[in-house]
Amino acid sequence: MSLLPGASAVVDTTPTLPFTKGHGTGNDFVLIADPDGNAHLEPSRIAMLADRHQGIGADGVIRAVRSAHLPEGREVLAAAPEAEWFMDYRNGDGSVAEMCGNGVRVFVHFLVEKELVDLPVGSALTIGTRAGAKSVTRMEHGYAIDMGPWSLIDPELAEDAAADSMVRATGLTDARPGLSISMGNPHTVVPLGAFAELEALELHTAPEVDPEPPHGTNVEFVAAHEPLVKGGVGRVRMRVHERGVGETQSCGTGACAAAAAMRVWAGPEGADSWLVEVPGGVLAVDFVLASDGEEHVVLAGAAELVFDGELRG
Ligand SMILES: N[C@@H](CCC[C@H](N)C(=O)O)C(=O)O
Repeated sequence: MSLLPGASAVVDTTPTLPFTKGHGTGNDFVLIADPDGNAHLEPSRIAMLADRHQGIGADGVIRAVRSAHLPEGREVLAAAPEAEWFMDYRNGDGSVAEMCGNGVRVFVHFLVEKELVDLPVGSALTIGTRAGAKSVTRMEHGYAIDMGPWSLIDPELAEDAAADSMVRATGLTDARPGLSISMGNPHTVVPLGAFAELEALELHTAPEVDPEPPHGTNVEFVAAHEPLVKGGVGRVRMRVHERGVGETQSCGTGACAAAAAMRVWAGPEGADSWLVEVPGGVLAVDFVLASDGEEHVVLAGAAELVFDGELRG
């Protein structure tokens, strides 16, 4: 580089933040390694990172931090001392969410690829999340997470477990019944009669849920492929409007909630294994009897890292 006479070289001292961009079935994340918990990620900074025009662009931001370095992580360590790493997940608007099913797979893949953990195919890693410790198994193609049990958010309101709220969304001519389910984070699942109804939905604005769960909710609209058979694999198509984000191409906890709701509505004939088709791909959801005697939800799907970068400023 040639300099004008008298000009001196300017040293660029702008601080940079290394990041990785990744996604799970199109639900995309900015991942930041912060092993010792030194990064300052205020909500406004998170929102800037997630901004698709002025930042990197993502549905959420995930900080990989050792559990010992944040209070929620230390709580997890008390029950699961092996959970060295904590997934500190934030929605794109900067809000904190308890859990992110797609995020967990991408987070563990990030730990593997950055050599922060050693996880051969077929083995499992326990990580910390705000919804407790989760065991994640590395598969040949992707990861399977033991998400633990699901629950109705308001069993009294759900009465016969069919519905607990009415949901309005642009593109639907009338309000539809919804069932609210917790996967650690809140979801309201709304069954539709046909794929055409699913396609007609406009999810630029948040659906109105009445009554809404106390901490807001993610809303999943679902349409089933075919009659459900016990012992067979149920197939359902889903679109989602995420709390703190907007419409996303996929939601892992949403897929689990959708399968749980479909199973409730199907009664004893409901399948134990589900394929949930989302705009960004397909997720597998299984209901298994775990060693603690409870039914657990297992979520499996792909995890991809797309590129590394450095953010200036
Ligand atoms: N996309 C995630 C869920 C992320 C959190 C959600 N928006 C919330 O606020 O609860 C997933 O894959 O589960």
